[in-house]
Amino acid sequence: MTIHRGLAGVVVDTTEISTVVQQTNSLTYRGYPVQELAAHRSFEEVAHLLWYGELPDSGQLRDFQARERAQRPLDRSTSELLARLPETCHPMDVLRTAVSFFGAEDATEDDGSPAAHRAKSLTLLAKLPTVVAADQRRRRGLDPIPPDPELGHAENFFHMCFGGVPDPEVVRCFEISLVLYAEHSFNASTFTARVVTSTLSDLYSAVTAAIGALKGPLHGGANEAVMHMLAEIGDPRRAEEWLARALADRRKIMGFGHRVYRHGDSRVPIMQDALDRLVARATDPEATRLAALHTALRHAVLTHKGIHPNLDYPAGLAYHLMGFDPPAFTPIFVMSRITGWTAHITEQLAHNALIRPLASYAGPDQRAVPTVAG
Ligand SMILES: CC(=O)SCCNC(=O)CCNC(=O)[C@H](O)C(C)(C)COP(=O)(O)OP(=O)(O)OC[C@H]1O[C@@H](n2cnc3c(N)ncnc32)[C@H](O)[C@@H]1OP(=O)(O)O
Ligand SMILES: O=C([O-])CC(=O)C(=O)O
Repeated sequence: MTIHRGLAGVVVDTTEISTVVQQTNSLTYRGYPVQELAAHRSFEEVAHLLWYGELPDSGQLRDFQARERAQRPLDRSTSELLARLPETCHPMDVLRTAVSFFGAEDATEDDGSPAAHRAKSLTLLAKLPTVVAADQRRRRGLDPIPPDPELGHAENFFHMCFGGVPDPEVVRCFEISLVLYAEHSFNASTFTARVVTSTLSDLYSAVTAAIGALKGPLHGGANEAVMHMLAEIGDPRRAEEWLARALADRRKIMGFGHRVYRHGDSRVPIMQDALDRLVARATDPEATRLAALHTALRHAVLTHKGIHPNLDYPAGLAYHLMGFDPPAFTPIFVMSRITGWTAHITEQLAHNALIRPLASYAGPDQRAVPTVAG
């Protein structure tokens, strides 16, 4: 029996949603290169593509946007629940709890059809940013700002976080990050969602579990961890020395390495370009210092360990420069990946097979239970 720890290299099913080809460093969503989608399409159009298999025409996009904008507000019971959660819990715990609560509250029939799933998916796409923004404000001691139905998805998120919409170039960089984070085949959180779905459980349970899987620093949690690591290093001149010690201590360098890509993550050049534009327009010298440190560490890791950055590396610093707090970085990833997860939930149900692998037993040989003395 061959053991594949971590399921490395194991092909468990087919998918029509996206493909990651490590040999050519390419990533396509429904056949379209992600580079082209990031350059020319909005996040809402990409969500439609992932869910329906095609980009929307203008009428479909208008309808999609109208439904998304209408569902952004949170009801009173959700706001009250979120206000009661301790501020010591991580924002990913808040998001996980919110999705679980949405599931408990949703009394609409779930007949397992793609139409029912797409309606629930759109509700989550619309409401998750409202939760993330309200939670970031609460931690800063500020009241929530209601969503503005006149604004697009990305603009509205800035409005709810900061009470204003920044320069269009900043909004565009943010939207690019959402497009890049939207989908990545059978990654750990998507696979988690597919495992839960394979038992014929409901969509909210699958998404709640996926959020838990994304939270870990070996997966989505790395974008937040990148900022903590840069803060620990502090100075670009310390990057080499810090790295040598971290590698000697067998630490994982956050934002580097990937299970599938061995020669660099296909999404990094696009996100790095967006990050460079953010750095170029920043007036704060702190931004230049952080960018120099970011570059110094990237060169050091490549030179001394031969490992390339993954998407979390440029995205982490980009979110910092946009003004978001590091604990909100992985929740922003969720706001995007909700599209990929739910596309996979629908696909899993369409050709369902219970996911249940085998294990090679390595415990004690069979033995008799001792009789209880006395
Ligand atoms: C959006 C995303 O989820 S992208 C991933 C985000 N996660 C991170 O950035 C966390 C840091 N990276 C890692 O921990 C890993 O690269 C992973 C988990 C992403 C992928 O790991 P795997 O495919 O399991 O590879 P594995 O961990 O076995 O690494 C292979 C070798 O490269 C080393 N390596 C890989 N990534 C790193 C890293 N970031 N820092 C230091 N060493 C690394 C490993 O130590 C191992 O070396 P060894 O053979 O000498 O022991
Ligand atoms: O594919 C993976 O293993 C992790 C990743 O990059 C993602 O989920 O975007």
